[in-house]
Amino acid sequence: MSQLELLSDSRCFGGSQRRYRHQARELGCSMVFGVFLPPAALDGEVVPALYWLSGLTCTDENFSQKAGAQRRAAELGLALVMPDTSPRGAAVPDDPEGSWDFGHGAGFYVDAGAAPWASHYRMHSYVVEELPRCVEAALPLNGRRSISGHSMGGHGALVAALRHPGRYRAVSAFAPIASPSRCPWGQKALGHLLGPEDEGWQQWDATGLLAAGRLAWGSAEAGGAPLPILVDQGTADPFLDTQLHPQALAAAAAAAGQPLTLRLQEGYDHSYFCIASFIDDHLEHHAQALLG
Ligand SMILES: N[C@@H](CCC(=O)N[C@@H](CS)C(=O)NCC(=O)O)C(=O)O
Repeated sequence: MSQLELLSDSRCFGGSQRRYRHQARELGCSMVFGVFLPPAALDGEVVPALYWLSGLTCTDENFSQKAGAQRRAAELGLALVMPDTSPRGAAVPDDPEGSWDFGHGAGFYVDAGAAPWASHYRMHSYVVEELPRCVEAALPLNGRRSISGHSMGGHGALVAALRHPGRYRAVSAFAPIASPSRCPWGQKALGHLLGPEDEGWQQWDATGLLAAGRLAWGSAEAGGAPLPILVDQGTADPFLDTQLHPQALAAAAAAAGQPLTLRLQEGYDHSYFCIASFIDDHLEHHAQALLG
């Protein structure tokens, strides 16, 4: 178990907004992540945690600084865990073209199988297994988890819930890359991380997983039914038609019997202004399952 090094701790809505650094075994580098602990966790209670996965170009700080999630999370008694978006450091290979849509800041939350990426780019196992193990051992968390995210992080959250039945009590996404195998961002990233397109890509594609009959199952303790998925998508998002494909996700969910609510938010774009506008609905969606 790696040690957590506390980098900062700021009082926020009666709770505590922190940054930690630790050595991530899955990624072979040191990683910084954010945690918000609600007041209840500072008063001796153990609380559930919502894991938030950010999008392309983000660090652990975009969500903590721009979404405004802490106020409602404090009231509900939810912790927020906010990892970075890729492995980092001079030893970690980056996009050979030096662009922002792959590599550092854009790890795509998969476990890479192809050289030279495979030894560091294991963000899926990091987010699903190593990070929860570390934070739940060190902080007042009760092991109840849910997952959400934005864009690349929305893809990561959906895939995590679909691939790990029983691990999460709720799942949601903002403007997810809902079918990476059919969009330029995803094709570039999966091509590097997994190799040429084949069956394997569909294991990392939320729409492909649903089409193969994989549902986002809840925990046996919580009744074991498929989790209702909440998706918000702005209609003025410049990436909607080329990169995101939420309708394909909704169609695959309907065909598979996976409950999914796709809310098209008129006039909203791809930014954190959209996330800030609807984050309270997502926090309540998660709290209902985590606290019930
Ligand atoms: N090149 C733009 C486009 C990438 C983009 O829109 N990233 C989204 C996620 S896919 C984001 O969250 N950007 C950071 C922010 O808005 O704080 C950027 O650098 O932000």
